[in-house]
Amino acid sequence: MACFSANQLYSLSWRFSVKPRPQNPNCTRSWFVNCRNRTLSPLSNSNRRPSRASLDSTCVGIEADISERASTIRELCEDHIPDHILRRRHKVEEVGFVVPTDVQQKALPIMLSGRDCILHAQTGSGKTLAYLLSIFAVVNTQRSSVQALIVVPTRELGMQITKVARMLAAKPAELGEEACCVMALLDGGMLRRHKSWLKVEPPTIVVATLGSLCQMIDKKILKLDSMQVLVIDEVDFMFNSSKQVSSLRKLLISYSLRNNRQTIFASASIPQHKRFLSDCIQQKWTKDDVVHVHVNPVEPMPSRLHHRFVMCGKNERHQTLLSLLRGDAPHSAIIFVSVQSEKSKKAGHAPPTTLLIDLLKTSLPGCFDILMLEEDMNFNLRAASLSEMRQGRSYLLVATDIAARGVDLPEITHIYNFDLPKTAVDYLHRAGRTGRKPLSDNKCFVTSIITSEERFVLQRFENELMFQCTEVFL
Ligand SMILES: Nc1ncnc2c1ncn2[C@@H]1O[C@H](COP(=O)(O)OP(=O)(O)OP(=O)(O)O)[C@@H](O)[C@H]1O
Repeated sequence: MACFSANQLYSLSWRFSVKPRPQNPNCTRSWFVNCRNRTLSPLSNSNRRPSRASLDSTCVGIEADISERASTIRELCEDHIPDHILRRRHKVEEVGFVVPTDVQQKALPIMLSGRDCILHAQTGSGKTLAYLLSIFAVVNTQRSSVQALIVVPTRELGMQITKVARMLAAKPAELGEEACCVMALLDGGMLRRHKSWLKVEPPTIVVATLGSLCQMIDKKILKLDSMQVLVIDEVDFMFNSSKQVSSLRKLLISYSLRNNRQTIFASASIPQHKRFLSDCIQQKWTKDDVVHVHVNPVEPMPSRLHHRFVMCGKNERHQTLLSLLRGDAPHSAIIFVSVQSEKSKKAGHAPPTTLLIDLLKTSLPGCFDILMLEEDMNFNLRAASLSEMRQGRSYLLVATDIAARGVDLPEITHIYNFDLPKTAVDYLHRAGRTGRKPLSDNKCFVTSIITSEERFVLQRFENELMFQCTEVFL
């Protein structure tokens, strides 16, 4: 049997599947590979706090062994998930989730064994279904208490996840049992209605934004003592938000003991992930044997994305965008625009989103539905925009970065950065709003409109995210 140090394992990215043995609370983070059984197991026991070097070893960035992979999601989950979710012609399969994606393949065995997990995989790779399935493996609909909580950064993402969770939770009438109840507790919602609902009959699963969640907890309307699974989606974004971070830290260390709770973090980007992993353990946000499931570490964005740029003068951006749209004739696209600065607001200028929408409506009449999504819109208008997008017609969505995280619109074929994003991470999430069919090879396009001075910024993103942008000449 071959033995390797954990760091060797990480750097060499061995092609073995991760199948941890039952959890040992005293283990350090050293592992060996059992080649025959293809398992990773702890080498030694110790009560010591894990050292920095040993912490690195939990980053087992191991490639999925395709020859060994389970062929269906049902195979992966069979003994864990209620039958009505997996059985033939029902839920998971009926909606097209038959073959697991790489992240589901790797993470489900770990999460279904009850271990804490950091899901770190490309945009559109199916992280949502992975953590929802592990929630359904744990919750008991006979108990009247909140047993799983999913925390999200925006109302839009919350609504989307609630929809998938409800779809999975619904039981066929003939079973005659209580369906699992999923509540969306999102900023901009009718919190008064939720209060009475929470008092009368606590839901099993809550999907919440932090603002609304904290209100309900502070007023002692929502109790989380029975919480068994806590998911923080877009975790890097949540920790980056100065408004949210203290509530998030409090949530992670209060309300339920971490040893009785499974904690799952998800994102396509976790900058300094080794540091984050170390913080998770040191700050006691997770159990000590948390696993970092890092899929495709050398390719942070889906390979079916084709990255391009067009160089133009400062005042030629609008015309350049119109030429691109006429040439590409996208089915549906998002055009990302910067948020209006306070200075420009004070000067009474129209927001860049509105200016662009006016231009598109006059220059491309009747070609697309033209929609908008930005922070300053009220919640009803935001919801209306999203629901129009889901009607299946061709549309152009002019949006700020509010649409960059988590929003799943599979029909989007093109992304345009009318303004460059501020950081490489923002580029990754904007780009990730296309190419959202995880098992498809269809090419999708991400095009940045830049001035010559901005070329070096884009080059920096290319280096950081390891992709190549080709120049388009119009
Ligand atoms: N096993 C599967 N087979 C086919 N499609 C799937 C499967 N799992 C998920 N999907 C679909 O893939 C799309 C992307 O999934 P999801 O929204 O979970 O991505 P994500 O990994 O959370 O991305 P992001 O990081 O951008 O939030 C969704 O439309 C979802 O329905």
